[in-house]
Amino acid sequence: MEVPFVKYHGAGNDFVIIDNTSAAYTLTREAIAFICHRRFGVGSDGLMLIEKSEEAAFYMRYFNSDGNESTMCGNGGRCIAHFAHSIGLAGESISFMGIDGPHQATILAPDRIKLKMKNIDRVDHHPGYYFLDTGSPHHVVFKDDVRNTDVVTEGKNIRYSDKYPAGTNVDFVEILDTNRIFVRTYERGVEDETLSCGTGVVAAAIATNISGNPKDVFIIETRGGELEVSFSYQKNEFIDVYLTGPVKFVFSGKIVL
Ligand SMILES: N[C@H](CCC[C@H](N)C(=O)O)C(=O)O
Repeated sequence: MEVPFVKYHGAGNDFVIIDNTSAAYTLTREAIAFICHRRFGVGSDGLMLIEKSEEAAFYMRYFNSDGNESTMCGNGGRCIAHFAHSIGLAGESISFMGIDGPHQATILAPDRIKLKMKNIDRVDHHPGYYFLDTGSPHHVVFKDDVRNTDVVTEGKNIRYSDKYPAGTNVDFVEILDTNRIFVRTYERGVEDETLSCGTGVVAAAIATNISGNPKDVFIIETRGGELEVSFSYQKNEFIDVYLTGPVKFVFSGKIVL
């Protein structure tokens, strides 16, 4: 079976996207892991299926590169919105459903997308870290020198700790200025550091706000590029949470399964 796909990245977090609105393809976990494999397949951090939705232009189904379906992907949401617009599934404002509810995306420029994320009504502050769910679970640690942090070793230990039976993503955050941070992320389901993580930088920005930097717009430097997170805080809830940044269509192709 030949399956057409497009390859995108959003600030270096890369994805294979397949238009499955016709429900023509049923992909096994093994097939998805093969497609995402950096040597044997196309290679990506994750894979998304565009599926029919009764409630919005489409449904975004997200899989990590281990082949397992997972929770919301912020950078993936920005890329899938760009692709959906390019194939005429939506206009300049794109509404879609994700596993964590409805999302709206806006095309700010041909390669720049702004995505509305879920509201966040709970942030757990523990000694030495924060835990919050921004569409995916995130354990957020502040450090003085993130560039020289062993993200994979430290991230893996936290991700597989008994604290998180379902696992978690782990974000290492260095405050550069009152509204500028540097973030590196170990991603669950990729089981490695990714060059950026959308739900991760949202978690990092909110934790930075709570930890004494009461800004509501943050510029986040990542190894894959610069992202922006903005939000408001009302009645004990972070609302109007937006993730903005670059998207890039890299190539299209067909993979033989
Ligand atoms: N690995 C994450 C999902 C993708 C998150 C990340 N790629 C993003 O941009 O939000 C998890 O399984 O919780």
